[in-house]
Amino acid sequence: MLLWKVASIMEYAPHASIWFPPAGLTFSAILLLGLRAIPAIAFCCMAATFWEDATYGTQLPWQQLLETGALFTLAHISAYAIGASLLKLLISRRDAHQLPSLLLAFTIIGPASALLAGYLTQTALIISGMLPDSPSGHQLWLPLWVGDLLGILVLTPLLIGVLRRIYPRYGVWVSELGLRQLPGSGWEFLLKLATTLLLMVVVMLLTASLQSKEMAFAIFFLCIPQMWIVYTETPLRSGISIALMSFATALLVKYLALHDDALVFQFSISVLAASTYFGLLIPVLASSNSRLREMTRKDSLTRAYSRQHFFQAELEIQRARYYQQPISLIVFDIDFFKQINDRFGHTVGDLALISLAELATTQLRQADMLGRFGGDEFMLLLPGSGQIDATTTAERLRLALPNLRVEGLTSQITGSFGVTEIAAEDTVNSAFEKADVLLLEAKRLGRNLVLGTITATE
Ligand SMILES: Nc1nc2c(ncn2[C@@H]2O[C@H](COP(=O)(O)OP(=O)(O)OP(=O)(O)O)[C@@H](O)[C@H]2O)c(=O)[nH]1
Repeated sequence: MLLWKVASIMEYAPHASIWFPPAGLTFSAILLLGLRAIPAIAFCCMAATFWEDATYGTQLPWQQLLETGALFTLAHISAYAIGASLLKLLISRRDAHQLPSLLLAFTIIGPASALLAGYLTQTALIISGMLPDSPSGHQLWLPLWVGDLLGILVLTPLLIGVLRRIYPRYGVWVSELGLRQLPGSGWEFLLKLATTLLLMVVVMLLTASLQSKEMAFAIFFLCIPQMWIVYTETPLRSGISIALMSFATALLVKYLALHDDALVFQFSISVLAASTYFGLLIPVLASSNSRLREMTRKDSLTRAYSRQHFFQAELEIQRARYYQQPISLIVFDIDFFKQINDRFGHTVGDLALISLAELATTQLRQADMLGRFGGDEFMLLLPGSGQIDATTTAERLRLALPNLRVEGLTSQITGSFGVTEIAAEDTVNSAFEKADVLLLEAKRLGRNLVLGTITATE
């Protein structure tokens, strides 16, 4: 009810507020809580109608007020129920990677719902006799729309956050929209906020004192301090800043009598709100891109490098050649791994692969690279190791394998290894083929074997 009161103080056309926060509340409440939010909103709409009657002193009979209230309630709720339900449907069909398109959907559906609400409210007021059925009455949709638009664009994200705290059971999908949290000093934020508000007050005072319509457009410069806040503060603080700006604009329009320029201020704050949300998305997209990069770089089960990434290690070979250092490749896999899967199940098989990768990692130096070719086959690239060193590393690994402890596995693991020193004319691919031939040969010779140019056996 407080939001309705705030809105009614800021009217600049009959029944139309400069800024209509209840629109944001209705939209976010239906978006988050669904139809169960409607009784409380309907109560507020009815109460607001009686309030308006008292404000305008129209003293309509209570039956007519009830009818007006019912029509207004229907107009307000149906427009936002359609918009919020449509947006919720889109959200349920997409995931967090599509945040930009969801945000775009919000910036289209929100204003479209506000437009519908403005038009339906105007119709309701005309039908009930609160507005004249004349050209002036039929033009009210514009101020009604812009006031609602500002309420929706500015307040919906912030109110969803507030409602989520009050009703944590609802709107679990909102966490999908989780934006980054930056630690920041409160004083710094207050300084940025004060600078932004000061700039706004200066522009609006100049607009009023110079009586200059053009001056009002300087309000768009607010995007500079607002983007400063967006890129350096938390999303919550950016939301608070845009809400305060919106509130301050509405107050200043009213008290500096800037009603003729209200549309410029309303549109500029709406544009700022939309830019704020897109600005907040940038770090989310950057972190999601780096997550995706990491997913293609590493094998999700064993955290070894993926085959694609491993085969791009030509640079390592070139570097070794440049410094005239040896570089070697070991290709290895578990013996009779299929039987482990068949006897103990795939979960135990997975655990064996994870433990093998962990064991191999403990044998690595910083420059070494472990990759998973696929299945139970792994590769180790050892810059700085020649054939003898690499064979020794493989042998150490082979001897450590039977001691590997894997939960649920009661038999010992053994492995076979092919080792090759990478020659000057080799690529990772051709070296892999050589080591793989040696690995197959080790299998053929009975497994649990390291085979290289220099053969080492138990
Ligand atoms: N648990 C598990 N099994 C996998 C995975 N990827 C492949 N496999 C299984 O690994 C087995 C690989 O078997 P092979 O390499 O053909 O043969 P092997 O039983 O190891 O026999 P040798 O290599 O000749 O000693 C197959 O049964 C695959 O289904 C995985 O990610 N997890």
